[in-house]
Amino acid sequence: MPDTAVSTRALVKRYRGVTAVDSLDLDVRRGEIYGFLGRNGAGKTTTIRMLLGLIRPSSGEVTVLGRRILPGETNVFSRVGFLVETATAYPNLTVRENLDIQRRLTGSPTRTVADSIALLRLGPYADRRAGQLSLGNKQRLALARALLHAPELLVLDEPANGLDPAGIVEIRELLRSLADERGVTVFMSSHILAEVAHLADRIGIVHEGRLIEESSRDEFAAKARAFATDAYTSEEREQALLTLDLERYFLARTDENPKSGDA
Ligand SMILES: Nc1ncnc2c1ncn2[C@@H]1O[C@H](COP(=O)(O)OP(=O)(O)OP(=O)(O)O)[C@@H](O)[C@H]1O
Repeated sequence: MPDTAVSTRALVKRYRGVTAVDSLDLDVRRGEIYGFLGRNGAGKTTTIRMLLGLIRPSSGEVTVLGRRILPGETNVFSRVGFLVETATAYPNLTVRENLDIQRRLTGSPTRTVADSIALLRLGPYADRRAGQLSLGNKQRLALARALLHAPELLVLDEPANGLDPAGIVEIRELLRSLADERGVTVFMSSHILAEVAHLADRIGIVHEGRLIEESSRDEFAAKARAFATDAYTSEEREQALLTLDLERYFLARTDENPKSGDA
């Protein structure tokens, strides 16, 4: 079994006058969580769409779980779960019905519907229509669909979209346990630094379609700390800590099952 889950070589996507992805060489190792970090318009979604065979590269190669992604390749995608911006549920069907359709499409056992409802804590909403869910619960449903057939690889475009801080922590813990306990590889894009910093084992920074830097999280943290020591005033450092303190306080104040001693 190759130890690379996703690789791209000299991958390019051009739209009229715009090079959205430019000579991209990526290697995502099996079992790791890879954070693909970039500003708006950096080329994250375009890359993800090429990884999933949704759009055709202008040039270059994509390999997913050992298979070259060529037009018409569909087999490998039965081993991949994905969440992309356009992922939509059937709005007039309930959460459970949406998941049941996914189960049938993927030939998964009946119990997987109940399992994924429990995993994503969708129990209270299981009989609600998907179109009536909050943004965060829509995102949970999209993740439940992505995970239903126990994929080896999860490709997630901005998974924290629409989630509140508690939801972000929950998804972070879920992805961590999928990687650690089930060996699932996660490739996720984000423009939220904190999300990637908390979760990814390795981080690649994409800018104007190019991978400008790639390191382990610890290497990034060391570089960032050294940089920040030079560049920030003590007031700015205090502001940054305030954000962390506020997050902790908010999570404690809104916890439905507070531990004793919590505010
Ligand atoms: N279908 C398209 N036609 C023309 N240009 C496009 C198309 N899709 C993307 N682009 C352009 O390619 C570049 C990369 O876009 P992309 O959506 O991949 O970025 P992104 O990193 O996912 O950004 P965001 O965080 O805003 O979603 C942008 O300049 C965008 O305007």
